[in-house]
Amino acid sequence: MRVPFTKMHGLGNDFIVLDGRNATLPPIGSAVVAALSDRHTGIGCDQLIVLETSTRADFAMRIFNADGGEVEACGNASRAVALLHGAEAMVETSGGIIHVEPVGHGARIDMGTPHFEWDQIPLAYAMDTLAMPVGWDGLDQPSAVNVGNPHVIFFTDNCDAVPLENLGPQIEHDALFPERINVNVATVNDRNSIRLRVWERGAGITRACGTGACATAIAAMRRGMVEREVEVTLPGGTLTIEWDEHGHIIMTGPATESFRGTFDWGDYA
Ligand SMILES: N[C@H](CCC[C@H](N)C(=O)O)C(=O)O
Repeated sequence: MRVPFTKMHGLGNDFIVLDGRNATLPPIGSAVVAALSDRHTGIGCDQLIVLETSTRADFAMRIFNADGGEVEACGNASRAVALLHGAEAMVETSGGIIHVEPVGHGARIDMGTPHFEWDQIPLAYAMDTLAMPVGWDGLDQPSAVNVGNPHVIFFTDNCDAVPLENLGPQIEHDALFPERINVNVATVNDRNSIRLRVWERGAGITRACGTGACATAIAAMRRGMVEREVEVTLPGGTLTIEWDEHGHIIMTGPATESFRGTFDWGDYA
């Protein structure tokens, strides 16, 4: 079965997008996610994105990490899907309904409101999530925020010096995080700008993480470190994050269509 796809990225965080709104796709099993995301034998991507019809919004977006796990939110893919859809829309995800709006060579996404309670992250037990009483190898007192998906955020003087390839998986799989966690290491440059690197749950280090930028900006705002609109610069580029007067997170940034093609679904079903 030949299936069309669109290869896209948001600041280098890349996706394969399958559009199941007008065509019936076979079930999305971990085998097809692994095959497509493999950069040596497949097309390669950090996440597989599947668009489907919805009875609650204009359409639905399903998000699969490269490890095959289906997750609740993907900021960079939300902008890519907004660009692909080509018009303002409400989009249903398993983390909630978001508002997407194509803007210039990218999009503006209303990611909804963040959550901070320990059991909303979720954590395995109760604790303050603004400055958590935990640490790993010199990184301590992180914040935790759920922006549809779970994030832990460490603030450090030089995020580029953190051995994220070692610490990331340790923290992602720590028993404190029953649904695992996206790991953010951030340096606040000034009240208007943050530098950020991310080890993503189920995908590893990516060039950018939209929900990570949202979670990190909100954590820095809660700590009084930055203004309520801030630029977050990741290895792949910069996003603007605002925590607006309604308590919603507004993310604005670029999105890119790389190429289109078809692949043989074959025996992955
Ligand atoms: N790894 C994330 C999903 C993708 C998020 C990221 N690519 C973004 O742009 O927000 C998770 O497991 O929650």
